[in-house]
Amino acid sequence: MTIAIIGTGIAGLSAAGALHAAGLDVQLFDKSRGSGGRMACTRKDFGAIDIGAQYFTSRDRRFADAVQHWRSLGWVDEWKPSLYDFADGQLRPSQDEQVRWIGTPRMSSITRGLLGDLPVRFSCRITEVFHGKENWHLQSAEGESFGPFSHVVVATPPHQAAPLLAAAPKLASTAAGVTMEPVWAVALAFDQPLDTPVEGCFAHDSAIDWLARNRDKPGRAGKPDIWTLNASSRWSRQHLDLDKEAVIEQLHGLFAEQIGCAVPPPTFAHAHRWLYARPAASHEWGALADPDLGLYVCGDWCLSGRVEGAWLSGQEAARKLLQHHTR
Ligand SMILES: Cc1cc2nc3c(=O)[nH]c(=O)nc-3n(C[C@H](O)[C@H](O)[C@H](O)COP(=O)(O)OP(=O)(O)OC[C@H]3O[C@@H](n4cnc5c(N)ncnc54)[C@H](O)[C@@H]3O)c2cc1C
Ligand SMILES: NC(=O)C1=CC=CN([C@@H]2O[C@H](COP(=O)(O)OP(=O)(O)OC[C@H]3O[C@@H](n4cnc5c(N)ncnc54)[C@H](O)[C@@H]3O)[C@@H](O)[C@H]2O)C1
Repeated sequence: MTIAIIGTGIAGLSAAGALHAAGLDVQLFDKSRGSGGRMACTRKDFGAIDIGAQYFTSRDRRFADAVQHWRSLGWVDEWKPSLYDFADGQLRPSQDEQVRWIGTPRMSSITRGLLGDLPVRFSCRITEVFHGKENWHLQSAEGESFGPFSHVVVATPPHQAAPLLAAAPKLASTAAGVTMEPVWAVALAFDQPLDTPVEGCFAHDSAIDWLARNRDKPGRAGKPDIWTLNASSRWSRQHLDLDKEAVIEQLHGLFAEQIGCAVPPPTFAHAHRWLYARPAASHEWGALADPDLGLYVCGDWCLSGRVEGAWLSGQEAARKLLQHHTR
């Protein structure tokens, strides 16, 4: 019997890969047109821009092993930016020894690689997950029904997970109780490269808490000179309903103050509002489960709001399912 997995972000695909490797059939669903979730890119004529996760670190041995495997497949590469820190109105070099990874040639290369040939339905928003006499069935916003499934893995952000967990009220209320912080992400493109050595910059007590130069990341050389800016969650919350043009204008102005060189008007700009960018706090759930029902939940919010946390959570959901399945 097939296992339904809702969400093709890194958590859902981590679970899917582990279950598939154990010989089980999976069927994935995602409301978006492609995989990646918060590791997604926006595609433009001049190339793809990482509009979600900017890079990731690996601190857990299991994840580090997976990243090395992805590297051998050409899906990721190490990124060694010239790092700066912006604090008290001052821009200062801030190099460190931390190893940072990115997908090549774009962040979504990783989820695309993990998806491989696994069966998936995109542009399919699941609105209902219900248990019939013996099996699970799904209903989509587009009016389609899917099933039967032996198990369901929900791998979405918590507020999208909660309504899908009606069959397990305890899991639903745990998910509903998680606070997620928003982030406005903006990409700015300049025909002439900006005259600065900065390739990545953390900021503290500022409206922009991270900025990075796209063309210095492996696999992304070329014109124009594209920069990605992440507004702090505080600023993003305060400006949640600002229109995109106003967000671009404000963050462009702040970027010009922060980067310490002349910044002309951008030749292209893009803004994306991530309503559920990161959990306000870390948790130690690994993955949530009602094994007797056959319902499992994973995502970064079950551990830490990072790519590594999401991948580990997917592994944990698969482990719990396999443990119960083979009992
Ligand atoms: C702007 C930004 C910058 C970030 N920077 C970093 C960083 O530098 N380093 C780092 O480690 N992490 C970073 N993160 C966090 C990282 O991206 C996430 O922790 C991770 O990608 C979450 O993966 P996930 O699989 O848990 O969830 P998601 O990636 O959100 O995947 C969930 C999927 O479920 C789908 N979905 C939701 N509801 C439904 C439904 N009803 N039916 C069908 N499909 C549904 C969505 O379309 C999505 O594809 C950043 C995030 C953002 C937004
Ligand atoms: N913007 C968003 O929505 C985000 C959601 C979730 C995570 N986000 C950012 O991701 C990175 C990942 O954290 P990490 O894997 O722990 O990476 P890190 O490089 O170790 O950074 C952690 C944190 O430490 C500070 N810092 C690290 N290195 C330096 C340095 N050389 N100089 C100054 N400060 C440094 C900095 O505050 C980093 O944020 C992380 O950035 C999350 O914020 C974004």
